[in-house]
Amino acid sequence: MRYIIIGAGAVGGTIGARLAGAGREVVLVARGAQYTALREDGLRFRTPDGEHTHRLPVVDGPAALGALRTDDVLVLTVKTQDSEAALDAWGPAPVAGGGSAAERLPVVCAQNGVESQRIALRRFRRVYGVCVWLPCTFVEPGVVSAAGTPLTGILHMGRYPHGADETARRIAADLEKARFEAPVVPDVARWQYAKLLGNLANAVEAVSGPIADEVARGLYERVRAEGESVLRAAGIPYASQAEQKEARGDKVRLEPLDGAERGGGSSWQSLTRGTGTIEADHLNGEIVLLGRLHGVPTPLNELLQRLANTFARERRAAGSLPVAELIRLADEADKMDEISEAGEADDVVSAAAGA
Ligand SMILES: CC(C)(CO)C(=O)C(=O)O
Repeated sequence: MRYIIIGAGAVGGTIGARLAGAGREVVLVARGAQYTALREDGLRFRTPDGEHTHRLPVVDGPAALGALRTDDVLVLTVKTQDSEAALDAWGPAPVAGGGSAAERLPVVCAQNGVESQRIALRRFRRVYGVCVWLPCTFVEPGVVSAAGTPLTGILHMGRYPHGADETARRIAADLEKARFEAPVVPDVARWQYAKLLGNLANAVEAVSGPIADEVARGLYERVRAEGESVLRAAGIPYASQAEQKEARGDKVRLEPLDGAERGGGSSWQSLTRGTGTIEADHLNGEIVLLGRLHGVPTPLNELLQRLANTFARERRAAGSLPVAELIRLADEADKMDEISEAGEADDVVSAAAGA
């Protein structure tokens, strides 16, 4: 199989480098400064064992490859807000022997949340999900670091939303050779919703910095509890924290990497790079959407969604709202929602998001 990694950033670069290191055929897809750096200097991949440079084919879209091969696997690792454009570009690409990528090739969404899988299911016949637990960082164009050792990360995978087939098993076998643990699960959506609850912390990190103490952790627990009530009301199953903990064990140990320490998760990194967009609409925003559909108030997730978006749009520094101030705003939004259904919580959230 040839792996076409659509979005060679932190996650895509790490998966691509590890698969290439295990002798698998890999094509990287990138844009802008990342495309130029990867083509000129290769992918510089930093790990606790040192830096390795992988010189791999790099393209900016399907036209550069001509007809795709029948053994191609599209691995989608862009941020969720970029999934639609990426799949619109790759879905119609012709495959040798006839038909399009959307009809004939598997697409593997190795991303946070569940929205990319839905976007993919509208276009592709065969969609797979990966629950990505992979501590990695986009350091600068052409340079990606992954701190996990001896395993790089844990990638539960399966047909989305459920099903374990031969393609999933073959991809997982390649990932296992590439220093990941990649269990094929019959219910990958259940794992991805569990991960979504964890990723509700991404906006807290983006706005007020990595969660470093009990006070910040307490706020995250409230945000998570809101998310759990919504999933329960929507009848959506998710793996428990105990199950997740057991699956991870201490298999992925984190060791600091010189000069490339991981400040925060992916949303924190998006703000730090000043990309102007953030994944919050598909993480906290997924909870807000489901809350509205199922009649569950979600003032805390709405506050975080809107604050994170404001920070991204206005290119505010990651972590610049003190956590005490974020908690004050959360308390206010929470209280307003309890005492009024007439939009006072909305006013608090709007005022706070503009703060
Ligand atoms: C769990 C973690 C932190 C890394 O895989 C993540 O999902 C993110 O940074 O978005």
